[in-house]
Amino acid sequence: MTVLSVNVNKIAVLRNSRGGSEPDVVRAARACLDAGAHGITVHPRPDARHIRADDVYALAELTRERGVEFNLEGNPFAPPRAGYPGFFALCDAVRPAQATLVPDSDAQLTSDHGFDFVRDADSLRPHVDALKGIGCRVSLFADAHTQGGRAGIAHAADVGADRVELYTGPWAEAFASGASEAMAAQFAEAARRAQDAGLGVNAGHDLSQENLGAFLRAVPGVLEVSIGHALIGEALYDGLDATVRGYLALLGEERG
Ligand SMILES: CC(=O)[C@@H](O)[C@H](O)COP(=O)(O)O
Ligand SMILES: NCC(=O)COP(=O)(O)O
Repeated sequence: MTVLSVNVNKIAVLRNSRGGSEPDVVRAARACLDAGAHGITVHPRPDARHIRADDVYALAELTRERGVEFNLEGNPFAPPRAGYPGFFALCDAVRPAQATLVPDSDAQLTSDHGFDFVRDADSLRPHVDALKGIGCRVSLFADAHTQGGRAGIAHAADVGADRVELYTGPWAEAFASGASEAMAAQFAEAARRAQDAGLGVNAGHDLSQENLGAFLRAVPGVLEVSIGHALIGEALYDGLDATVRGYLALLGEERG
């Protein structure tokens, strides 16, 4: 079964645009869980452009109360700064079920590539070990759309990761252009290589109700999808409850 982890970054974008506390990130996350979402994801960025450390603590409490997965995403190499204690410190404080490491910088509008597991192995390993040492499952953001990404993906296992998260931005673009067949084969190959190396496979970035079904048909065995940008956008029209239920239906899970 593929589980749905809803990324609520975009609720915080809206809140921060005016200061104050509305819309309420925890209330939105609760609504997603009430609709049947299996977990909550956030990607607190060092520049605090959306999710802040206090959101992480509050969402950790909610997910603990509800007994669902909390997935915390971030760059383990980004140094702490005012308002951002660092990725490991956040994980140590809240002990998320899953820590997803993403190699991005402040200058990036959003995450747009995975690790190079061969080049980054020695620097990644101590971070993976430390996160596993505090009980987190560790997933590493990975490219499937490049030859190098597919060729190197099995090395995520050598680094000690439990899973990889396939960066699906290129899939979404290919799907929108109406020419996704070759891309589907590339993602299926990347997933197969990862699974053969003993890694679980997650997927995320720009997945939507439009492109998710085709992705899951093309790529067997995806354990988790984390979805935020499109889902929160769709919820503006249909509401969070109906939108989350729409995703669950695509995952083959009908809820009343
Ligand atoms: C790793 C990943 O693909 C998501 O976390 C994505 O980066 C969302 O982050 P933003 O909401 O900051 O774009
Ligand atoms: N890991 C991907 C994620 O959490 C959400 O990405 P997006 O749906 O906001 O692009």
